[in-house]
Amino acid sequence: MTLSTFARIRRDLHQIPEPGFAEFKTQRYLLDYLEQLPAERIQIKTWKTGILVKVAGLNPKKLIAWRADMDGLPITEETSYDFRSTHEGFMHACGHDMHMAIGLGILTHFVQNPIADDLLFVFQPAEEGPGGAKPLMESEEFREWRPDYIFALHIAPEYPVGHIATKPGILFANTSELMIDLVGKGGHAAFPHKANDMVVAASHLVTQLQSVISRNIDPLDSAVITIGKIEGGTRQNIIAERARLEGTIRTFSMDSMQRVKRRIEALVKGLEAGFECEAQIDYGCGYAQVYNDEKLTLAFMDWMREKQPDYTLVHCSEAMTGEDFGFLLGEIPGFMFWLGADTPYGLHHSKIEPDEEAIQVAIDVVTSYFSWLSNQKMQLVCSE
Ligand SMILES: CC(=O)N[C@@H](CCC[C@H](N)C(=O)O)C(=O)O
Repeated sequence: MTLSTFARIRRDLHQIPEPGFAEFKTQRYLLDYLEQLPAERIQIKTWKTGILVKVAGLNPKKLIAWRADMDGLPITEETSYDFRSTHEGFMHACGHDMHMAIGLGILTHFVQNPIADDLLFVFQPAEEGPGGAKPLMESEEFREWRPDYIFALHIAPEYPVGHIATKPGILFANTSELMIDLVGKGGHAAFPHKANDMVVAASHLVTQLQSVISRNIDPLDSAVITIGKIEGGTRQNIIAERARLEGTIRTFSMDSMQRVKRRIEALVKGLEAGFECEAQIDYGCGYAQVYNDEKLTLAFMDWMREKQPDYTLVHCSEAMTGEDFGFLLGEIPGFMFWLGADTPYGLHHSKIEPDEEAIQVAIDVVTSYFSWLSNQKMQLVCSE
């Protein structure tokens, strides 16, 4: 089977995953592609390591945007691919290589087959952190081309190819990173009474943190605290003077987010007293919930059922994933959906191998949807 242009592009991008705001090779790759398209229909602007591309419509009344994220994750790849990451310790394990290839596919379609409205394609850096969407929205580059509507997708390992899942209202959670540094007193492993051991303190804290959700959040609400990384100590026979926990908090309301943070702060204060140490909390970056415009999403879901019988529309539940696309949806009507990519390993797993057939599904659905949307009276399909 021959590889489609956009699957090939995805494979090229897969080999060069880069951290947020350091997507230099990725940006260059995308620009090289864009610069070989007919220049008369497109305008290109760069913003940091991101790119904005406007595709001219034939009789524009509105500006409809599509957003794709660009960054990779600090994961050592363990796929069976022969096009594995060439960047040691980095991997596109969240599908952003797929997202960018799909973005280019949709864009290319509309360069060749313009519709009435102008389209904006946003290749956005740093979704995994520290978050590119918010500073992008504040940038002059974006403000000059501020779209009327904005849309995006995320690959979903658990759905078969050809499935599209979404819902009106909240789709993804509010997030906050969570970093806790502990400083005690180091010493010889044989004399624990002369030291304050931060490996023991950190271990207690990890366990205590897990009680916050179960004991302080209404069981009918949902929240998550995950500690994804612990660092501490220097050697097996030295008591650790320092330890650091790194994690994330997820909630469906800002009230719960505040409550979780207050409880974490109380537990950390208790830890300081109990383990005679100093602790510092840093909440890093936080993202707004992804809230899909209700009317637009319902209209899309009806359109999918009626006009895309070859694909399966799933009305899904909300998830505890986070996305800085939430900031864009906070100000601009639109929605996000899950794109089935059928792989046994989940997002952020070193063995994830999304099915590349999903790329063409997304290009087909989004190009048809944008063509349809461009012909609608927007007040009919968009919430106030
Ligand atoms: C879709 C996805 O996986 N997004 C990330 C967003 C991360 C936000 C931030 N770095 C945090 O960990 O809170 C996710 O982990 O859900």
